[in-house]
Amino acid sequence: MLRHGSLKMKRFVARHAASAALQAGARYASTSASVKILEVGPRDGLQNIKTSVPTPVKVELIQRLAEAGLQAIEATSFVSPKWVPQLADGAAVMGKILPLASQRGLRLPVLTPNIKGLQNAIKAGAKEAVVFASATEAFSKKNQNCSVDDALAQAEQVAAEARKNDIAIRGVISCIFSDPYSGPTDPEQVLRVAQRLLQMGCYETQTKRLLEILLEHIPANKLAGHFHDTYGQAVANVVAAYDMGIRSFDSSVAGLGGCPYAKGAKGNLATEDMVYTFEESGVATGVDLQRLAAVGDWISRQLGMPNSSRAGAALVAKGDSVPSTSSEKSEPKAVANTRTWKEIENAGEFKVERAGNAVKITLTRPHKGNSMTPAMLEGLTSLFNTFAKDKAIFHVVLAAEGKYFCTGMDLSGGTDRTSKSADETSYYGKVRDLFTAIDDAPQTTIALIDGPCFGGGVGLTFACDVRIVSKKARWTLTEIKLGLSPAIISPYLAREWGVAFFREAMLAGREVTPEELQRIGTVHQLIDDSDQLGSRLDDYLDKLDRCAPQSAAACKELVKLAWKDPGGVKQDAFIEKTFDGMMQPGSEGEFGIKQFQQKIKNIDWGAFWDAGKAKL
Ligand SMILES: CC(C)(COP(=O)([O-])OP(=O)([O-])OC[C@H]1O[C@@H](n2cnc3c(N)ncnc32)[C@H](O)[C@@H]1OP(=O)([O-])[O-])[C@@H](O)C(=O)NCCC(=O)NCCSC(=O)C[C@@](C)(O)CC(=O)[O-]
Repeated sequence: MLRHGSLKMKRFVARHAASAALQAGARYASTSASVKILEVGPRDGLQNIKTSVPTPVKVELIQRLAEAGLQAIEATSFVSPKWVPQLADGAAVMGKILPLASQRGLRLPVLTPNIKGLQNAIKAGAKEAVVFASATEAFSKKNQNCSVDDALAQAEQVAAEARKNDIAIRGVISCIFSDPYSGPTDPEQVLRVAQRLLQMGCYETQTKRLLEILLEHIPANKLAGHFHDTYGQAVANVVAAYDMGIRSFDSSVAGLGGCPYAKGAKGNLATEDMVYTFEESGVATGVDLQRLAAVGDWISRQLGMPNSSRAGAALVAKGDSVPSTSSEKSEPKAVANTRTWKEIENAGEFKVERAGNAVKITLTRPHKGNSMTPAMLEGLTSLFNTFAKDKAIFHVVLAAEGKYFCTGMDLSGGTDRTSKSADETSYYGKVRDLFTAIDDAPQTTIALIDGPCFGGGVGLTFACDVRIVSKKARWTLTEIKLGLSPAIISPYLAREWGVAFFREAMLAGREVTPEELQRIGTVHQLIDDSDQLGSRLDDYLDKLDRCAPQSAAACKELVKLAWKDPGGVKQDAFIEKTFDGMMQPGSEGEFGIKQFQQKIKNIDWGAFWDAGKAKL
């Protein structure tokens, strides 16, 4: 299909060179390009990502896209943060990016669904705005909570205000082919809405399909193509639209955003794929494809998501992409700390950060060796219990600041450690509950250890599933030297170290090295350089992102029962229940097997769960 399209386009360019040249002289076309590309990743793409992306990453994305040659980039949206919290920093993004825009003559359209949005956009320095309406009543009601006519009236108000302020306006029509609620769309409706938007002064309207009908009434230079890749037809649609005279297309770097919710669906057409198709067919885009591929790779890593551009991923894999910033040039293998961790809570004795589907808890009581106070125990237990209910959290990392990872139970004078009762109010109850909460976590838990651990601190790292450690890590069960026993933590250590190793280390109260534990397979990565811990963690999390979270929870329970109840009734029952559940409609298993059959590797489990498709 693609090859056919490409050949067809080559012929088209030869026959219609005059039309392409005319297009190049249109309002915003780059001088070197025969087609106009509107990059929608920073707005449409990031809007559809659950986790909010830090402002500096958004700004850097726009900068990198501009460096790759994109002249028109949909920068953000000015919508109520209640609707679209991901883009609540629209003004901040514009503030940072405007100087670059004026230097390079960039177009930065922003979405402004109402007058307030437009006013905020103008205040933020926007020179181009986007309004939208649905071609169908049902979608209009659902999406904008009003009829099509009301939506058009609102768009008209925005357009009039925009004209007064010399702001260019672009009109977007949704559901032009079909509506998820009411079925196929009447083409006359699409035409009516398109004409209304153009009458309002929109310099361009965005459509997909129905071009024949539209072109009978609307000149091609007033239309743009925005195609989704749900059925892998987006590039073919671009080719067909190009053949019909359309010269303006929307796309999103790395295929960000669009419609990730339908099973197996791709989102927006990836800019890299479209640029590849055009350039291979001799149609100039003005975009440096190699540089663009590097941007797609970079943003995918930033977001911890797979790169949905086939051409982009192929160029990166072949090593044909070029670094997209001068700083990256000096470190071509710069994969270190690719995730952006954003602080979401700071409780004083610990803080919590989040990056995609992972959270990281860091103990922040280094002046006291991160020893566990009652407040810290309670706070951590509550966190793990809250995370256990959150299906959007797949991995939990436990890290620590300072010289010691954790020196165990708080031995200071201020803590009452006597166990008058076994409930959660006693110190015993608090320690026990934390270890139970970590052990019961459905997420994959990872201890990131860069210093010595003592007593209960040893237990903390071995209640987790995985350990990534530096050469500074050490474990000492000091209890015996203090006249104590590692009572609460003993089940975890016996399980993870093996009984004989645990017994000797505990009875001797001796220091255990990472090399010893790596030999017995309970330290999973040992890293020479502490500075590399962060990047090794990120790499590991990237791999875990390819693992289904519900499946991970079941795997953990299977291991636990194989330890606690080998050959027993509970183990048998859970094995049967797990096998049965993983084959049911709506399960991760059903989805994963279908993806396999469609030759789709590297399943994006984040998108699967975001979609709320699975009801396990
Ligand atoms: C870690 C070294 C070697 C550092 O040796 P250092 O010379 O004290 O090091 P430092 O100068 O870096 O100082 C660290 C600060 O942290 C404090 N600190 C350090 N650890 C604790 C603690 N646990 N509780 C309260 N405070 C602690 C320590 O007292 C000092 O405070 P400062 O003197 O500056 O005011 C030394 O302080 C030490 O030996 N600490 C005790 C470690 C230990 O034995 N932990 C086991 C606790 S028992 C336990 O966890 C029981 C449990 C939970 O396993 C029971 C069960 O499972 O049922």
